Amino acid sequence: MTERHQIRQAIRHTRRQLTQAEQTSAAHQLVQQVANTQHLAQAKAVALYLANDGELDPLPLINWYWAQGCQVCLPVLHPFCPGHLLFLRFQPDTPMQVNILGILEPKLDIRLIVPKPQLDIIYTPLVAFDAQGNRLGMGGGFYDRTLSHTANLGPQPVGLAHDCQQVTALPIASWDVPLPELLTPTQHFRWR
Ligand SMILES: Nc1nc2c(c(=O)[nH]1)N(C=O)[C@@H](CNc1ccc(C(=O)N[C@@H](CCC(=O)O)C(=O)O)cc1)CN2
Ligand SMILES: Nc1ncnc2c1ncn2[C@@H]1O[C@H](COP(=O)(O)OP(=O)(O)OP(=O)(O)O)[C@@H](O)[C@H]1O
Repeated sequence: MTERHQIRQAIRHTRRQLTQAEQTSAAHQLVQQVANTQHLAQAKAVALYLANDGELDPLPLINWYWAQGCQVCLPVLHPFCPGHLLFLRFQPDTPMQVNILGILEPKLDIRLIVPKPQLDIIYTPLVAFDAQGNRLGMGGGFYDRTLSHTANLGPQPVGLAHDCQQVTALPIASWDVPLPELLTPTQHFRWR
């Protein structure tokens, strides 16, 4: 069993132990963090995600962005490019389906695809992060591929995580894309 696998299992277990009250409070703290951070609050188009497996729940943040008139997108598994994501416009009435990984996503409709360069921010889910901004995800490499072309141009990645997802140091793989910025309910990290 690799170290990455062990960290993934341990942190996934820890975040699933958070109570509903803790999750709700964390989700609302996240909205306050974004509302108080000018470059995040002013975004015109953002990608978020729907919480799975004890993740920090972005739903209150999605509602807040909608109220600001910001376009919100969600990741959709690419139908014929395995390991890749598309970002689709998400609105309250968007038809949804459960994907093969068990996560709710917008039903694929090419009219709703938002090209990555049109996004200001890609809020990025993760399993663990360290003090240098390295991230470990669920293991599909989806966000590593999505973020591999964003250095210096295009959308700004911002990691989202509970405080309990921080580890001292992650083992790094060659394809890992370190995050420039990350929000927890109580902290705002900016590394680069
Ligand atoms: N909320 C959310 N959406 C996301 C991601 C994420 O991390 N969080 N992803 C970030 O990359 C992509 C999906 N990545 C995933 C990779 C692996 C597993 C996984 O192993 N899930 C199950 C098994 C699922 C099944 O076969 O039924 C598991 O819990 O073991 C799930 C999602 C796109 N959407
Ligand atoms: N930019 C890339 N190009 C091609 N393959 C990649 C790329 N990034 C990751 N991979 C492959 O994806 C697989 C999973 O990578 P990894 O375990 O780092 O995913 P993760 O960061 O945990 O997951 P995710 O990014 O989906 O949250 C690895 O086998 C890796 O070879």
